[in-house]
Amino acid sequence: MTQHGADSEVGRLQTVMLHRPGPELKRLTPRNNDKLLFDGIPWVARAQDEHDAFAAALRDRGVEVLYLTELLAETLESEVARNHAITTALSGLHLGDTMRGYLSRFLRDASPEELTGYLTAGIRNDEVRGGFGLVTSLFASDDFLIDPLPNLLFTRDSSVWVRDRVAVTSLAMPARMRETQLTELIYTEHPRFRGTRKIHGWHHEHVEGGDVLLLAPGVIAVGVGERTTPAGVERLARQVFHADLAHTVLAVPIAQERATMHLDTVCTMVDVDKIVMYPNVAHSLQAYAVTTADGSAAEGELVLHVADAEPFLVAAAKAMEIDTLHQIDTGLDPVTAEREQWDDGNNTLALAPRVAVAYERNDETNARLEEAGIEVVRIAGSELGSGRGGPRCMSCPISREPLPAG
Ligand SMILES: NC(=[NH2+])NCCC[C@H](N)C(=O)O
Repeated sequence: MTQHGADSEVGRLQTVMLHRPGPELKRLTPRNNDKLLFDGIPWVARAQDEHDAFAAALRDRGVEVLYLTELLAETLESEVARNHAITTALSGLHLGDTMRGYLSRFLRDASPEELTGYLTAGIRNDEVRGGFGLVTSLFASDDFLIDPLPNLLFTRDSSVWVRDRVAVTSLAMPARMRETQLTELIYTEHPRFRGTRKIHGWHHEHVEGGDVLLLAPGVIAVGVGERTTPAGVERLARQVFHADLAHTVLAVPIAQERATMHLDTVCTMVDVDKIVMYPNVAHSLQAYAVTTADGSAAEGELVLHVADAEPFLVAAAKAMEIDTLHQIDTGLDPVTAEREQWDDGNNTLALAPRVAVAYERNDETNARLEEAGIEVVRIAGSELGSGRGGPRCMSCPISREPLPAG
């Protein structure tokens, strides 16, 4: 087993998991895009080109790029993994025994690559050649028997590494819940990851990776809003304290709306002590510091201490034991700020301290980042962005170099 893990947002990025958009995006129509959490119908070939350029920019900087579907297909070489994947994918109560039986036989005959395709792009009612019965008769021809997963593109959300453990998350929106069955399978059964210790899991309270920011070794900020619940943060805090992965968890309330669905849509770290933040919330963002006096108690028995809310930057600097967490003040007028926030201007992916990948379209935010001494690696995102996610959302760091001490 290779050693993996990350203890910050900015340590030099070594290995990342991406998902190259594929046939699952071709499932989007004007009738289902809202439910599937896309704001438009992307031009798939162009989205792939943009994504390839993103991956190339990472490789140019020495980052090893792993693709989720390749890992999944390799995982599905194992009989145990196949059976598990098929059973969980067919567990939905909408199927009925006739269709479930048919699909289960059909999927068992598929190659690992084909099965990967079915698990990610789904299966539509008009695509099956058997299992006919009440379900096939009463479902519309374009209803899905297995739902497509267009949001796999946002690998950030379905798992997050905290030091040497991986947290399989629990996604809140029905359209995304199945994604974590796949990440769990990869981390459990893929030879590269076998033996990795896991925390959390899709059967637990909701926590999404886009809400989890590793501010510094031992300090984790977790957004609480449309996706991650207060109980989700509590569960995560218990686990990271118990496993000695962190000493402070900052619970950060964010507005429960689409524009700010995750904490990383509002702010991301670009240096060990610098954060780029949506100016319209900068003055109001608060944090509740959660700590425990005795990490050795059983997970469920840990007594958590929840401090009073403080301004986010103040609470963060205290926990990080630095004088100031500098907010890169983009100084934008509220309307420009709102437009660039919507287009994921604050959603940057740090490749190392002071080097960050950002969407090229956010001219103003990028200019301010550069004035603050950050090297901005610009990528195109006209099609990728229609799913409402930027470079950070589209990447799951699997290994980052630890930060030098002190
Ligand atoms: N970490 C993030 N900000 N991820 C963005 C996810 C976007 C995706 N369409 C969703 O609504 O879930």
